[in-house]
Formats: sequence, structure tokens, C-alpha cells
Amino acid sequence: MKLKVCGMKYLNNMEAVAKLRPDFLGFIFYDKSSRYFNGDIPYLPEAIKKVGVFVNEDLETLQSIIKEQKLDVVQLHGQESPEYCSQLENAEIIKVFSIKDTFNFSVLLPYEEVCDYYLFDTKGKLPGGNGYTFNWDVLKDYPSTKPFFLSGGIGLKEVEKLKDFIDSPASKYCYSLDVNSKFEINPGVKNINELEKFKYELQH
Ligand SMILES: O=C(O)c1ccccc1N[C@@H]1O[C@H](COP(=O)(O)O)[C@@H](O)[C@H]1O
Repeated sequence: MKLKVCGMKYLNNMEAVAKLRPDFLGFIFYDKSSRYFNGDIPYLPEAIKKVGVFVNEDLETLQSIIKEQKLDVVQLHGQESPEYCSQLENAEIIKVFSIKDTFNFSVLLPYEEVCDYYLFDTKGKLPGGNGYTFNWDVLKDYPSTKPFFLSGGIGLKEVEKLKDFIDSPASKYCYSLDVNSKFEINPGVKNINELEKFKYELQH
């Protein structure tokens, strides 16, 4: 199972997280977020994919940020349409859907051909980074074969539940876990020891 660490903001912390070799590092390009990243992404090891997180961003602006920041992947966290996704170039696309207790999977259908991954997050007051888990049992009915990211409030306390999920049929197409606010000391500052512990505990 791959790991994405999202909401990176500060250089030293970014470098420390990168040493843990996550598969993806996420940068939030949404100026209303407390994790808003408005710098330049530094050089990172090639194996770590750089993900830009956007909420209903203007398409042209998004294209120029992809180019300037050399993003590998964009995570679309708003109400971006299938047409919007189909026009995007030069980055893989993660389309986000927010879930609480139930989910109508038919909304995925128009996105099947225009994005590379789905990400399932918890529905809350904010577009993302709410820090709550959703009912993962909903994913037992996942009808697609597209790889997805499991997100929303994942922290150290979820390890045992995650192991059960990973061992269950519901995780068949779960490609990566996505962590953010539950590993923070402050918004945008990740707790390295806790991330290390998370990686270790998931594997043992
Ligand atoms: O974290 C934010 O501030 C944020 C703002 C706008 C869109 C997405 C955001 N974060 C993403 O939300 C999920 C879940 O985060 P959490 O674990 O519940 O804190 C994650 O993918 C972040 O990338």
C-alpha cells in the first residue's frame, strides 16, 4: 500500500518527511487553507511524486502551476466537472469525492475515462482537511476498478482499523493511504516520529 503525506508547507519539515520516503507528497494550492503553500517546491527525490491540491481552480492557472512547480499529479478537491478533467494536461489526475455514511457511486461514472485515481475523503465543513474518518464499509460496494486513495482523518489511532480494512475485499482497489491533519504539530508541520511510527505499525 502506497502512502501520501499531504499539506506540506515548510522546507525543513518537507525534507524530513521526504527522508521517510512516502510515495507522494502533497502541497495545498488553496489560499483559504491553513496549509496553503505559496512557495516553490524544492528538489525532491524522483521516486516521490509531487501532488498539487486544488479546489475549483481556474483551468489556465492550474496548467501554469503544474508547469512552474513541476507537479506529477493534481488532486481536484472541489466540484471540478468531467469536462474540466478532460481538458487538463501534463499531470495525472486524482478526483476527490467526499463521503459520510453513504455514497452514490453512480457519480463516478462520468469520471471513469477522464481521471487516473479517485480519492475518498470525509464530507465536512471544509473542502478538505476536516480530520474525521468516514464509514469505510461504504467501500464494500465500490463498483470500479480504478485505483483509489483512502483519506480523511487517518492517524495513528486508525492503524488497527486500517489493517482490517487492508485485509478486507473492500480494499481491492485501494492504491494508497493519504494522511494530513492527524499527523500535525501545527497546520503544515508534520510530526516525523508519528509518521515513522505509522509506517512501522502498518507493516508489523
Ligand atoms: O488540508 C487542507 O487544508 C485542505 C484544504 C482544501 C482541500 C484539501 C485539503 N486537504 C486534503 O484533505 C484530505 C483529508 O485530510 P485530513 O486527513 O482529514 O486532514 C487530504 O487529502 C488532504 O490533502
